[in-house]
Amino acid sequence: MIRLTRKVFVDLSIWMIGFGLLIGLVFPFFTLCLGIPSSYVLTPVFFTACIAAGFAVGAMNIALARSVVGERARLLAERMGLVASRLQDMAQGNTPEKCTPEHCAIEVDSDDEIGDGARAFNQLIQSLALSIETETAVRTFTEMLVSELDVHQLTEQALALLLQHTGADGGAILVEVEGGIRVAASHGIGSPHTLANNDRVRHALRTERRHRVKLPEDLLVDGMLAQFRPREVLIDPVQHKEVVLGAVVLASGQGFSVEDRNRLDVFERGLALALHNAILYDRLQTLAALDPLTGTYNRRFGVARLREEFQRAVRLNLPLGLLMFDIDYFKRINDTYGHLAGDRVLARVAKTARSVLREGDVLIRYGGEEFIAVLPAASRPDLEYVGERLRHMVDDLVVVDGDQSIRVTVSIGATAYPDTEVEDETALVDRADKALYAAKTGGRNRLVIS
Ligand SMILES: Nc1nc2c(ncn2[C@@H]2O[C@H](COP(=O)(O)OP(=O)(O)OP(=O)(O)O)[C@@H](O)[C@H]2O)c(=O)[nH]1
Repeated sequence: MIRLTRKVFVDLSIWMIGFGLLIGLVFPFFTLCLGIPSSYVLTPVFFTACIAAGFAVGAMNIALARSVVGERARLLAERMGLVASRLQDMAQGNTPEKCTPEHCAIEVDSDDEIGDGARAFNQLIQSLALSIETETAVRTFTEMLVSELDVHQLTEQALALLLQHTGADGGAILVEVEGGIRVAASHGIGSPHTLANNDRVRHALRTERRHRVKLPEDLLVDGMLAQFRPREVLIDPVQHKEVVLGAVVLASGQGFSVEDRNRLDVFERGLALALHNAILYDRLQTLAALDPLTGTYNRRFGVARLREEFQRAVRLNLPLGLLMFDIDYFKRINDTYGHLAGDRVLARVAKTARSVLREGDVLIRYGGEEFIAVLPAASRPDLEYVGERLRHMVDDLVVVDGDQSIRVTVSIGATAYPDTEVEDETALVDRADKALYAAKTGGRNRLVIS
């Protein structure tokens, strides 16, 4: 370590006072050269006076140096102390108070060594402010990433933070889904959906490398008053363990600084892992909710969805239709064609039912060969139409298994809230079950609405 400060003012005092005493000592001889008689000069009184004057000048110099240099050194020390205490705060995990150049810097008004020292200190403050800002941003970003498992929420929040900390004016996060790419979050980009088919985005994804575009012609950013062409766009593939999960697109009217790009690199590493986890979680959730053979909701998740829909219908005072259907004589199908053929029939019947239902309807495998379709906003006439259509379509269905052609029919029991006054969804299912029983006992391949 360099020894910079050891006894600075003590050394200075020794040198200044010593030099003053020396001058005081040689001054009488100097006056001899000027022609002053030695009887005046070479006397103890004159010597004493000169040495005293030399001492006084040395002492005054040291006092002046202390007040001029010492004062500035004290100011520097004070500012350093302030920075140190804020760093300590940070180390203890407290939110650091601002130590921006306005708060902690020193005014530089000279070009000497003190000025150089102050300038260097200010640069230090600037670097420190930048690294504190980055550290805070990374911390906020990481906290958000670890607490969010929903792909939509995650990408929305990640994009907001990316925009905030990279100075971008607009951007989007794209995610790969089943071989395609879709916009999961976007902000401030004109027509974000076009990004999914944008050649540059595809290029970045294919080459798995950052793509920088200056003044792109095919991208506009929403400004305060009008859309404008950004000066620079960054397209970064988001990768986890060499698998591309999607891309981050950021557009800036000013262009991105080196710090912005470095910060983006740090953020994207965290984002890749979090996105990977969220996608896995999403798949697990889907797997846990779906029946593997038919792709419909399994009973557990299906009933929960039915409960939600029932509560919504009550709250919004809307009808809710329920179709419960069951394959007729399914045991015979298994016995005649085998269990695998039976499975195939089940899957085809479920597929047929899905084709009859609208988006937003919920199809549940309720038991072995028994299904429930929940139809939000459907009343009795709708149930009659959909139920009959389903019955006819299954009746027309031919399932080919090797050289066998298998045909089946379904019996359907239906009911609708609020025509059927029930307290809860369980009572609604009960009513549909009774109607299904009536359809079975009434000869099968029929619809009974209760
Ligand atoms: N292949 C196959 N069969 C199943 C599955 N789940 C249940 N089953 C069969 O479905 C059949 C249901 O038979 P039953 O409840 O007697 O009713 P059914 O023969 O359809 O007669 P009805 O309902 O009265 O018309 C049973 O033989 C079950 O083994 C499945 O996942 N795959």
